[in-house]
Amino acid sequence: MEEGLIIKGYGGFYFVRSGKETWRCRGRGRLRRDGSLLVGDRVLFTKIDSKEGLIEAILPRKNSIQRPPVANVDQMILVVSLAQPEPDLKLLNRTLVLGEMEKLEILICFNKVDLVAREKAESLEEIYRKAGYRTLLTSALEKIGVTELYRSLAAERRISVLAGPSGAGKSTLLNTIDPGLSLATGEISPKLKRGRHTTRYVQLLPIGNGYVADTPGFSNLELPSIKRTELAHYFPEIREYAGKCRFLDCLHIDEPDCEVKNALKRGIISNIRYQDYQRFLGEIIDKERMY
Ligand SMILES: Nc1nc2c(ncn2[C@@H]2O[C@H](COP(=O)(O)OP(=O)(O)OP(=O)(O)O)[C@@H](O)[C@H]2O)c(=O)[nH]1
Ligand SMILES: [Zn+2]
Repeated sequence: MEEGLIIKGYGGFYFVRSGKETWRCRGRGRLRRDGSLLVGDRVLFTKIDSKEGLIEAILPRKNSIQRPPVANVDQMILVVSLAQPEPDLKLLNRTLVLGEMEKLEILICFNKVDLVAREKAESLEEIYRKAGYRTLLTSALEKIGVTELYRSLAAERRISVLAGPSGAGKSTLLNTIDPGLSLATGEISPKLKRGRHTTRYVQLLPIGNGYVADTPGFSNLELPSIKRTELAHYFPEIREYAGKCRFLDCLHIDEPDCEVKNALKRGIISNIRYQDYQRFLGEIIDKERMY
């Protein structure tokens, strides 16, 4: 048996990559069942001939995410455009919470840096750097920051998911990194004010020695049900101070001797991030009341 990686699922077939070649496979037995195999799964398969094969077993999964459905994800790269469309920080902060919950490494890519003043780009980047995230300023058009992006995608066996709003430039960035991919990119439709995404199924694209899934853009996300005291864990900069508050169950709203509020007052925690922490906390509390 050979070891391989499922890079695409389509029409009941799974496309398994091993070395530099790909086999079109079916799952054996219960692996035939819909949903038992995911893109990103590492599998053992037998070759029937030079093109077809049969998947015999899945190797243990490190994790799996739902949107897009991919297993063994190492890294989430969030692409946000600095203009056209304007950055939606609420959506970014929300997506970051989800990435934190999945324990993914996160890289935030502020794209279209060619469209804005350097200071605007850098002040936004600063907010997220201070929060503890790796960030990158890029322009797919002027090829700024793309070498760094390539490096972070190309590491051996690394699986990355490229996420972010429609029109942020995800496909254009990937095409700039590897013109051979020729992914369809959408001009922003003036009527819908958003880009078009023509990819209909998830697939992993090889970049250097790693793989990346380009995913359709999204415009809203619901936070999964978590306890109100848990939310702070998913804001790295709040998590850092939360343990030092007077009360163990401090929600960092108006409790006395709250170290999070102190860090906010001293400007260590940014207002933009804290306001969204408050907003999400409100949503979680509203949800709890519904049950
Ligand atoms: N000025 C400028 N325009 C860019 C840049 N990157 C992408 N664009 C443009 O932004 C538009 C949307 O780019 P896409 O790559 O299709 O965006 P996407 O994130 O893949 O969007 P969806 O497929 O809808 O999720 C296209 O018209 C691109 O030419 C950039 O760095 N600078
Ligand atoms: Zn507190």
